[in-house]
Amino acid sequence: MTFGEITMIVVSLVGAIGALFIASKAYTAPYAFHMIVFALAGFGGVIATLKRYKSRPAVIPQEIDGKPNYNYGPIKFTSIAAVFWGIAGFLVGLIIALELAFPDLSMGLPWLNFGRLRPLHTSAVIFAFGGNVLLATSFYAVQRTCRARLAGEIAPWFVVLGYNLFIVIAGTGYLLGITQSKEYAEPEWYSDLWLTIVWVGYLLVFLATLWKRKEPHIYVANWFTLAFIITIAMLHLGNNASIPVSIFSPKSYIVWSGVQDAMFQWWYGHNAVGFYLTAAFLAIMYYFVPKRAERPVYSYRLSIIHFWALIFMYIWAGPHHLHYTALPDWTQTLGMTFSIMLWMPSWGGMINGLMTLSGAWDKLRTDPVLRMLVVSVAFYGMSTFEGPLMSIKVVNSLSHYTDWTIGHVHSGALGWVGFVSFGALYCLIPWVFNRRLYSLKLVNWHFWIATIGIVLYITAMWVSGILQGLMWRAYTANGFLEYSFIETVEAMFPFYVIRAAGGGLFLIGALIMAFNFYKTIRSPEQASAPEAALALAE
Ligand code: HEM
Ligand code: HEM
Ligand SMILES: [Cu+2]
Repeated sequence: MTFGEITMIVVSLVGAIGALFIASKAYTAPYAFHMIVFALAGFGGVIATLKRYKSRPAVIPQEIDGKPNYNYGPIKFTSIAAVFWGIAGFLVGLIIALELAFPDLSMGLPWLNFGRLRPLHTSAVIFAFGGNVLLATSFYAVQRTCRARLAGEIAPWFVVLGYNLFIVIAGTGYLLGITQSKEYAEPEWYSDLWLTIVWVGYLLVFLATLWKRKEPHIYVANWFTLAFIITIAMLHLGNNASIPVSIFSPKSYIVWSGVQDAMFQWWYGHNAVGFYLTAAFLAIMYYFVPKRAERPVYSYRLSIIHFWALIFMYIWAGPHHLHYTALPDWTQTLGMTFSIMLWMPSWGGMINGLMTLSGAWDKLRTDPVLRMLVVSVAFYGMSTFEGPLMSIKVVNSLSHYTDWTIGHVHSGALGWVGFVSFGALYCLIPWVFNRRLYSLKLVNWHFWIATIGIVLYITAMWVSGILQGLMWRAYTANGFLEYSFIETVEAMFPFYVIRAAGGGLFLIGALIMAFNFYKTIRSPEQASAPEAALALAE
């Protein structure tokens, strides 16, 4: 047995027994349930490791015929998990969109309550869908650009399965009412601890693979991924610094208080956007756009400037979430200033992505996957223009608390994160399963249906957001508020229906994609080499 296998078995066993002990003394039933899930996962880990030990070859070669023996198993798992969680997350998004238009939809059931389903949606799309896409693409790109097999045999599986266990614990927790009420950091202390362990594993696997590299240069996509892993670790520890009431209780209290807590929260929240939804997905752009277009990155020098400028500036911009609050005025102005400056590196990156197509623009006509990737970069440019605009204090005084923010979020989330992920998956799944993509026609359908969905979503939110903001601040000649709150809610109704229709189209697109992948993976036809899958698809 290898060191990794022995460690995995011992740690899983000890963890499982510990979790059972806590479950037996847990203060609440949902917490006991979670501990039982942990225990089952631990026993499952022991069994899976033993099974693998019995069936694996004595030594797993690092190279075959002088070529790296790439490890695609964890990538296959996470790319399928991404499709699954994506559909689940979009579906919950659609349900809460409908609940905002038709509030009776929750039927008085606590677990269908908007307040519980909303964090389920945000976590499912960001952490479950986005996270699995990032694990899959980063593990693929790091191996290919380093020309080395992923470091460790058990470790990468621990990372991908452990991460998905975290998702299950977090998601079921929301439905059962467990939350520490910090947006995008809702899971309680014990899930946070588990994620910390998994995340350190991710960092170690990534670093060790870089260490093993045969290629002298570290390609820029890996820089973005590394910045993402390290910064998320830092944010996670800072914003989850909480003290549990007891080891037998899911409840904890955060160590920060008052406005410091708010600042920590939005330092976290903003940089989750900056490093999770941006830097990490930029790593996808820098690997998959050149690959798909078969062109080198437009300017490698610009990509390095893009990297340093982006990571230096993002980290200061959090206060734009706290305009006109108890946060000191100078801090708000600082956050606003850095947000405006952020426009430049963001557009530098967008230009670099788009211009990579110079000389290959004709491919946009024939390859809908490339079109999806390029449109995602255009949406990236759009939302990073809108963001700096909204960070200006006077603009924010209108936009804050309104649907304009929701529109901004989803132009980034659906247009940029969604499309760049779909584009990457359309490349990646045929490559790692060694199959030809079943149908490019269906990709085209996915592209157009989802694009119309996004346009409906964000235009509805722009109109309703600005209407909402203007109605809230409208005064009569006598200085009274012109509209009661309920009148502003009523005015939103048509826009909420349009938004739900847009979300429905986006979901249909994703279902088409899932069908396409199902047919791709099930087809007996093999592409002769991973690269051939790309050539054939064109
Ligand atoms: C079918 C697609 C989707 C639909 C119908 C949808 C719908 C919604 C709805 C109704 C809300 C709550 C808005 C409110 O409280 O007023 C929301 C919030 C949110 N969604 Fe989505 N969503 C979808 C896809 C996505 C995707 C793909 C992502 C990210 C990758 C995402 C990220 C978020 C975030 C971050 C929020 C919280 C925004 C905030 O607090 O300002 N959504 N979504
Ligand atoms: C230069 C880049 C960007 C800047 C300066 C920026 C700025 C802003 C501002 C000012 C807000 C509104 C805060 C408020 O009034 O509450 C906001 C909200 C938000 N933005 Fe951006 N944005 C940028 C890019 C993006 C991108 C690319 C995404 C998604 C991929 C994104 C996701 C979000 C989310 C999820 C929120 C809502 C947070 C919440 O209240 O829950 N942003 N952003
Ligand atoms: Cu922000």
